[in-house]
Amino acid sequence: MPSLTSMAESILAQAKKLDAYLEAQNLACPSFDDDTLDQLPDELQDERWAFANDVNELKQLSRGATQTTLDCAFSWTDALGLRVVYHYKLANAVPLDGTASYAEIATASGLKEDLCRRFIRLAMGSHVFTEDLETQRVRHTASSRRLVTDQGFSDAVGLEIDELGPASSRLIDVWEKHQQDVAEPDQSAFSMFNETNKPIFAFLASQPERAQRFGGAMRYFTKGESWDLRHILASFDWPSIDQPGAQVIDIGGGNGQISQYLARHTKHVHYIVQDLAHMISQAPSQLPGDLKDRIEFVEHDFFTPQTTEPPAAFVMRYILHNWADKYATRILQNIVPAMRKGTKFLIYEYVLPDRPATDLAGRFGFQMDAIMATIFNAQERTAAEYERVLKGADPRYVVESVCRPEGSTMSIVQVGWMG
Ligand SMILES: C[S@@+](CC[C@H](N)C(=O)[O-])C[C@H]1O[C@@H](n2cnc3c(N)ncnc32)[C@H](O)[C@@H]1O
Repeated sequence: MPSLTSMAESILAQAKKLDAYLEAQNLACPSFDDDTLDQLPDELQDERWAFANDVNELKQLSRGATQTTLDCAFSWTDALGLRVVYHYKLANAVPLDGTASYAEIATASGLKEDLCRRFIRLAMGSHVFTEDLETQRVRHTASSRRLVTDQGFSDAVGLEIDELGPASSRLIDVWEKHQQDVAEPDQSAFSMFNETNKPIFAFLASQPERAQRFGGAMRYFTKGESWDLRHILASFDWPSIDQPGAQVIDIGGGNGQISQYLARHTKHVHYIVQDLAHMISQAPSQLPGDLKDRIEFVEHDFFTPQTTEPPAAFVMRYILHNWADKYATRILQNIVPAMRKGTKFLIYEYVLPDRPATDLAGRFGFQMDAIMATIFNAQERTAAEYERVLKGADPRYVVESVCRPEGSTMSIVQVGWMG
């Protein structure tokens, strides 16, 4: 480990570079009121995250092992402060550019004044709101203001703090109940917490507001460069299959987002989007007119065998990580009847690194894995785990490559067939 001084010097050099950009652009120094680092151009955002990682590492070293571990143990209290703010919409009770007293916030939100004061002050420890020293009136910070002005951000915070975090409190109970061997989506921690025997999406179907928040949060989390669909173009040689008569089957393709994007970037391929009846009945009406002759929606349950002719390629995005190995194996086995030598099978997923991560970005995969465990009894997988589950489903599956294009969060596992 380098010395504290050399770590601090490296952080200083990074800080100078970021400051220089802000100064050149006449942007204010970052503060809890004004998050100017968000305005850095893409090429400087990587520097910013490297800076944040190094600062975080130095913070943990300076806190020491005991206090850093206790910080983690106490983090539920920070989450609770934010949850109270989110749940009672306390951010909406403070004017965007003014102040409010705790009594005014109580009247507007319906949460008793002393609870407002205690839990807003708890949240202030994470710079969610600030308090004027003299008047003790509450003022927004960049964070609390964004809860009001950015619905996607609010949905993302709400999903984690008011839905998934609380549901995760039952994960160990689920493991203990099923001897740590449970694959059923309707026996998840989410289902146990919500006292339902339905899997998450069936349960949310009867709770439109929560379902809408889930959708809003997913859109928020998958915004930005690293999620751009152009990465799917970079990770496979699409021109090699773009021939007249070629078909691509998009398994569990939902509203056909991937197929629509691919149709716009290929000339000849015909896309078949397979999904369950409720999706297939509404998706075609949302299809742009000029794609109607390129994309077809067909009802197909991926737990039943494919009955189609072998296509040029199968595509499957965000499906396998929703299922434990037992079910992922069945999904993969049901594709076998339509696999032939030369058929490509492209699995588009987050691929977990095969090593632990302490950097802030690298931890994302393990956080996703915890979410998959909580809501589906499922998991994220490493490249080796994708290979294992594919080979377990049928030894004729061959993993040809696992590619994460530069700048992409997601990877493509390219699978062939040894027929
Ligand atoms: C996370 S979404 C992914 C949608 C799409 N692949 C995409 O990337 O935009 C999962 C999809 O799987 C579909 N699905 C769930 N169970 C299915 C089944 N048994 N057969 C076919 N599709 C299913 C859902 O309706 C949903 O559209």
